[in-house]
Amino acid sequence: MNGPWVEKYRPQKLEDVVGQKHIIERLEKYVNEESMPNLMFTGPAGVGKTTSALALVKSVLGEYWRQNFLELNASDARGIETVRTNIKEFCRLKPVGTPFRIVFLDEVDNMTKDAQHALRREMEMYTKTVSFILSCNYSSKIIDPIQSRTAIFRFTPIKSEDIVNRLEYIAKEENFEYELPAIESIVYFAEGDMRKSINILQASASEGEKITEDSLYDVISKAKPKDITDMITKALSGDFMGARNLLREVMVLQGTSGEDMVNQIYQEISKRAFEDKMSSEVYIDLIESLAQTDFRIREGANPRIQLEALLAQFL
Ligand SMILES: Nc1ncnc2c1ncn2[C@@H]1O[C@H](COP(=O)(O)OP(=O)(O)OP(=O)(O)O)[C@@H](O)[C@H]1O
Repeated sequence: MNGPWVEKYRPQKLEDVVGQKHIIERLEKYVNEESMPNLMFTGPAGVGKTTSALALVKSVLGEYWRQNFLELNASDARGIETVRTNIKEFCRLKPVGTPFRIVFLDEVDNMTKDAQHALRREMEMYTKTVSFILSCNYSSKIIDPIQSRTAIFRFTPIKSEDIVNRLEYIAKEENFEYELPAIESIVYFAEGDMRKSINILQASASEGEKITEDSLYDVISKAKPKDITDMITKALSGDFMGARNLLREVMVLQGTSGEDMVNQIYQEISKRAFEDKMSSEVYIDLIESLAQTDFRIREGANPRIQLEALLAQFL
């Protein structure tokens, strides 16, 4: 299966990044102008922040990108020492064959405040010769002086149809047949995260010749959305035993965890409320009960007992 598909299918050029259209257009301007300010990419996991940064670096720095590029990712130390040593040493050197060098720092929101202040000093000291691209999930965790020195790009979850198209493309490239409902279920679980979608696709493909709903559920241990829908419908219509049996089946036979059940129940009732199939009074009651169940399960209570008690409150 030759390595992880997430790497094999990581777009190399800005124009190939899926979604994030407005961001890509703005980044392409930097390539045309051959200059760029310090940038900050924020947004959820797996939506193209690192991918866009790498594609941008290659386009802006051209053939000399390797000599002029430093990438530090989550596995590297995140303290002030990293800034004082690795980053400082890199910044001191003159650009080779390009007007400036680029530092890409992933998960900046996990850096200590001290390290962020040290980073800010480096950014100020080398404004002419080094540009920084900082990536994080939450920009609110970044100190103000850094935020005000960067152009901020807010990446969004990838649209379902864009993920479906990408997964279909990958399945075809890899010569795997697939059932469309299986692809749609992957998209449902991945919630806009392209990395997660591709990883689930690859794991399901390892189960056989064809990517089916069964091969998918074998690898992800999640409940089929239809089972959750049926369970909630039964509970709301007063069929407690029917709902409870379905709950047991899903948790015992498919091995779905309590936390996953809570998330999937949340998705289902939110969907009903959003589609006006549930009054806001009922929704508020259910959400309160679900929040308590969620908390108790996280605190270590028995998930099956908690979820049965939750279903009893749906009646
Ligand atoms: N917009 C996208 N278009 C095409 N592929 C994508 C996109 N976003 C993510 N991917 C796929 O997911 C993989 C991981 O994406 P990437 O490293 O860019 O995520 P990220 O947004 O930087 O996430 P994190 O916050 O976890 O670092 C890529 O190698 C690629 O295969």
